[in-house]
Amino acid sequence: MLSVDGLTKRFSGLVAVDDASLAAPEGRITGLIGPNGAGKTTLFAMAAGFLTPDAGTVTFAGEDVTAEPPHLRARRGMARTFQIVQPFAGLTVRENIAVGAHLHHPSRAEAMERADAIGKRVGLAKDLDRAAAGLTVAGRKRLELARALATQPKLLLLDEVLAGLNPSEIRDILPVIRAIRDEGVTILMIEHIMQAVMNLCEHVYVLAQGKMIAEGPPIEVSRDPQVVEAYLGHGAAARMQAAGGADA
Ligand SMILES: Nc1ncnc2c1ncn2[C@@H]1O[C@H](COP(=O)(O)OP(=O)(O)OP(=O)(O)O)[C@@H](O)[C@H]1O
Repeated sequence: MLSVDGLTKRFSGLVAVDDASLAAPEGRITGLIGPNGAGKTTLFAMAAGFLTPDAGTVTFAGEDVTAEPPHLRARRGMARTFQIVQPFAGLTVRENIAVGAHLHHPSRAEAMERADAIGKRVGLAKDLDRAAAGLTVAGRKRLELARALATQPKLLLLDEVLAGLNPSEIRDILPVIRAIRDEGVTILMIEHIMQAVMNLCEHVYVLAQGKMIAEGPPIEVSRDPQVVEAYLGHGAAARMQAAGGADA
């Protein structure tokens, strides 16, 4: 569904992403992990068209979209969530979701109807008439998912949707993400919570200092000495091993 090949992005002297390639196959949940500052968000921004790469290509559904702006990629069926969730504060939850639905449903009534259906899908049925600003962190994460889903994506780029949630909130949202995949949406997710990566992803890529250093099933990647090395000092290697031993 998505492949990025040889992507490079420099910010003045710093090479944030260095000749990185990955593929997110149709109907799968693919993970992108790596220590803080590895370049994950920069890679996502290039995939979605918010940043122009210095080198490399982005291919979506068989078409080279490297030079296309984000709104045209959205029309093709690419949606992303953002690390910092910023709902339109003056609007209700339903209206917030409807903003995404307007991409394919120009009529307000249709967009609102669609927003209702998607709100229910992500577990926000009871909150649809509430002010979005009053949602809890977990509610905002669901809203972020709903707003992206409202654009009827073929590919969903999730940037740390689980960050800031407690373990029981994470447990509750994992089936929502799986259900989205089961309905045919391809997912590429940046995630720091290793338990979730182990649970959700069939395949993960590991970025460290801008370079793709490993890829494979999460359990294998977590045992890769290069990956453990990249995470040393971040405490994540131990967490990955622990998560690998847990019940999926
Ligand atoms: N607009 C920018 N201008 C200059 N440097 C930037 C810019 N955006 C990112 N960087 C730098 O590029 C590197 C990669 O950042 P990026 O946010 O992509 O990493 P990340 O893997 O997403 O990190 P995190 O897990 O902390 O979100 C970092 O060193 C960061 O400081």
